[in-house]
Amino acid sequence: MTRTPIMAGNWKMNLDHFEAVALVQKLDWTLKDAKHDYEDVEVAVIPPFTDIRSVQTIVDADKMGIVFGAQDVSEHDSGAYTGEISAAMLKRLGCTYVVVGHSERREYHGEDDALVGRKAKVALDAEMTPIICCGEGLDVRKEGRQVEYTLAQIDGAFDGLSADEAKKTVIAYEPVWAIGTGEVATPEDAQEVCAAIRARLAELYDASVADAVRILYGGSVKSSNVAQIMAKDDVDGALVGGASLKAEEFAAIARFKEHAGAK
Ligand SMILES: O=C[C@H](O)COP(=O)(O)O
Repeated sequence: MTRTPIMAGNWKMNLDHFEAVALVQKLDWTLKDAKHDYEDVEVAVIPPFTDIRSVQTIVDADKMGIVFGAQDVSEHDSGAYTGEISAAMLKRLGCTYVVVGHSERREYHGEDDALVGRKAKVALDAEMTPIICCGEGLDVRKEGRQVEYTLAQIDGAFDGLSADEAKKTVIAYEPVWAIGTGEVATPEDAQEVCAAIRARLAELYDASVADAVRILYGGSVKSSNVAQIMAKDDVDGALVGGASLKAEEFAAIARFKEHAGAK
C-alpha cells in the first residue's frame, strides 16, 4: 500500500504567536513557490498551545495546504485539571495531529506507556490523529536492546486501542540519543526499528493495520540527510525539531523527493 509521507515540524517550546504566524507564512510562500503538492507529501506544524489559534487563523485565511497540531493533550475530558488542555479544545482549534509520549514528556513529566495510550485514545475519540512517540535512550542502544525496548513501548501504548483505532495512528520512532544532538541515526538504524514496529503492529492486529500506519523517524533530521532516511521502506516521514524552526530548511525537508538518493 502507498502511504502518504508526512513531514511534521515539532517547534517544542519555541516561538510566540507573532513569530508563529511569520514562520507559517514564510513556509507557505516557500512551498507555494515550489508548487508543493500536499497530497504527495503532507506538511504539518506542531506549535506550542499558545500559538495554535494564530496558526489556525492564518492557515484558514490564506487557504494553506499546511495542517497543524498540538504537542500534548490531557487524558481528561474537562474539569479541575489546572494547566491541562483537552482534546475537544484542540479539535475546536482545527488541530489535525496531537503528539503524545514525546521523549521530553516522558523524561521531564514522568509519562509512561499507559498514559501515552490513554492520550492517544482521547485524541482519536476527538477525531484527531495521535503521533505516538517511542524510542530508546543511549544506554539501551549501547546494549543493543533498541528493538525490544521500543516494541515494549508500542505494546504499552497500543494496549487499549482497537484495530480500527490503531489504523488511524501515526508512530514516530525517535532514538533519544539522536534528538537535538546532531547525532542522526543511520538510515539503517531507522529502518531496523521502524520495520520491527510495523511487524509488531501486524502481530498485535493484522497486516492491514501494519500497512496503513505511517511510521516517522525523528532525531536531527535536516535537508541534507532526509532523503537517505526517507529512502528506507518502513520510514514514512519525519518528526523534525530544530530544523523545523527555519522556513526554508523545513520546506527543503518537505521537498525531499528533489534531493539525491530519494526513493
Ligand atoms: O520532535 C522532534 C524530535 O525531538 C527531533 O528533534 P531534533 O530534530 O531537534 O533532533
